[in-house]
Amino acid sequence: MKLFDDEINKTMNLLPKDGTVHYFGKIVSADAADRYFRELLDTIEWKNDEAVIFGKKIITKRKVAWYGDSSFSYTYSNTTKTATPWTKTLLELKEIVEAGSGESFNSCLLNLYHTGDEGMAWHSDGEKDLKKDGTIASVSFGAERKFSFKHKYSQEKVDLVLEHGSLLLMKDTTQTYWLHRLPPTKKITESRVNLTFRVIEY
Ligand SMILES: O=C(O)CCC(=O)C(=O)O
Ligand SMILES: [Fe+2]
Repeated sequence: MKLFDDEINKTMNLLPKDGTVHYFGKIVSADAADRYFRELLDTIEWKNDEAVIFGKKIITKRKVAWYGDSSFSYTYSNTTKTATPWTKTLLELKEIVEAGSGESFNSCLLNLYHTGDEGMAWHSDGEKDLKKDGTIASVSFGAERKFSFKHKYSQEKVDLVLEHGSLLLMKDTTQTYWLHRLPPTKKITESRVNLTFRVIEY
């Protein structure tokens, strides 16, 4: 799409090296963002996440859901999950994100953070089922939260704020060289939903 091609050129790379991150800011109107946020809270099959950390099974406070093209399974945090077929709302968002990024996605991981107490620790999304150096498109609704990148070797840091109804793209070698996290914060009491559209190879 021409409009978005111009847009991506105007959006500079936030990383100084070894990867590409574009932050588009708000990509839908405030009304649409409010509607999507409500629809996602109401219609997604939210479940507490199970992860295996140092061989121990833990249950996170944060809720997750995993949607995709067909009911393929995907390994994430050492547990295997099965994707639920797309909902109407998710398909609408997938179309918007595909137009914005010029890429297509076959799955989406959703996270629900009830308050600022919930976050996500430093990690990169390089699990074996993910397409290597595939773009990840991250859409946020609800509370604005800080999001940080840290280079795996030089420790350089880049911070930004993910706004209600915004789009962030993580491209090419970003997952190989950079970690990212959603830091917990006492300052935020409102909930936030994040969607990461991904390409799974199966
Ligand atoms: O909530 C976010 O903004 C990030 C989520 C994330 O990094 C992930 O799901 O891998
Ligand atoms: Fe991630």
